[in-house]
Amino acid sequence: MNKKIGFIGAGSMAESVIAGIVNAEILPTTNIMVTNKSNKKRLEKMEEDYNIRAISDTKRMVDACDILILATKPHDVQATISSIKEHIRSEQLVISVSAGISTDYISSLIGQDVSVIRAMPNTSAAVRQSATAIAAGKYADETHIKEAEELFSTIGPTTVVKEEDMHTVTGISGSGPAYIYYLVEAMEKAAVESGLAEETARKLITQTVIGAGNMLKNSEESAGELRKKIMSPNGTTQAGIDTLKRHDFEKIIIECVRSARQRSMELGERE
Ligand SMILES: NC(=O)C1=CN([C@@H]2O[C@H](COP(=O)(O)OP(=O)(O)OC[C@H]3O[C@@H](n4cnc5c(N)ncnc54)[C@H](OP(=O)(O)O)[C@@H]3O)[C@@H](O)[C@H]2O)C=CC1
Ligand SMILES: O=C(O)[C@@H]1CCC=N1
Repeated sequence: MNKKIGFIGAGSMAESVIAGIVNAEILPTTNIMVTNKSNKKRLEKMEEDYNIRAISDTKRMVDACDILILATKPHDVQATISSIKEHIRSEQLVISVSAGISTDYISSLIGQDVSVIRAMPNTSAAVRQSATAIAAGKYADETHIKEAEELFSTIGPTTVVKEEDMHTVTGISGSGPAYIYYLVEAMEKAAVESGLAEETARKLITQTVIGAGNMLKNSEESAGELRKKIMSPNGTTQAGIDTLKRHDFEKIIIECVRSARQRSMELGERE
């Protein structure tokens, strides 16, 4: 790729994506630029860590880029776009990773027929294992989708979805890593409470998550079938799963994903 990419926002999501792109070496690191609102120290650190260009003047960065990645919090999108809209050019591609915010809203804030793509990566981008969903806005065509896929495929597999599905996607794969980490935290706590060394617990649980993930990816079998293979009748797994069932695990997880989806919809409602 021979484009200049500018990140508007230098938070954890921007950093995860930048780390992935830098590691993939698909373009010179000097083609990657980053700006934020006011935290100069953060910009300096990112420049130092990734050898990218930190630019404190957001408008100047917008002028210098082909692709803009909008990575501010949803409630900052309006102010951010207002401050740069005069500098956005029709040939640029704007990619937003902001949860809940629609491409129509972004287009209306920009006030021109600029191509807008919405993407939902997750923080596993930092190790190039993000699950990223991509949806096209009304001014984006197949070329823009391909461009976004090329960019985000450097941080893990991409999936093109309909924009209306983005709220659900956010509830499963955008927020999903946090659910897994929460599960791991609880398993570590249980292991340590039973006397296992923290380091040992962490090593075993981490590999268990990686192994289960690889099984899900590589096996023909469904999650349910894989689970049943581990559950010997009246064995240890059965005892554990029965406890989860008694405490309505499935219902809780469904509620969890629904709440995240609902929150994504609410974030979009400020439009
Ligand atoms: N964290 C995650 O796992 C995921 C997050 N997302 C989405 O990514 C977006 C960013 O999230 P996250 O990285 O966690 O947020 P952070 O709060 O960590 O970062 C937000 C960044 O936006 C900058 N910013 C705010 N206003 C402006 C402005 N007017 N001009 C330029 N920069 C501005 C902030 O600058 P300063 O620090 O100077 O104020 C900061 O660098 C969110 O919309 C979120 O929905 C999507 C997928 C996953
Ligand atoms: O919690 C959030 O709002 C963001 C969006 C997806 C993951 N984190």
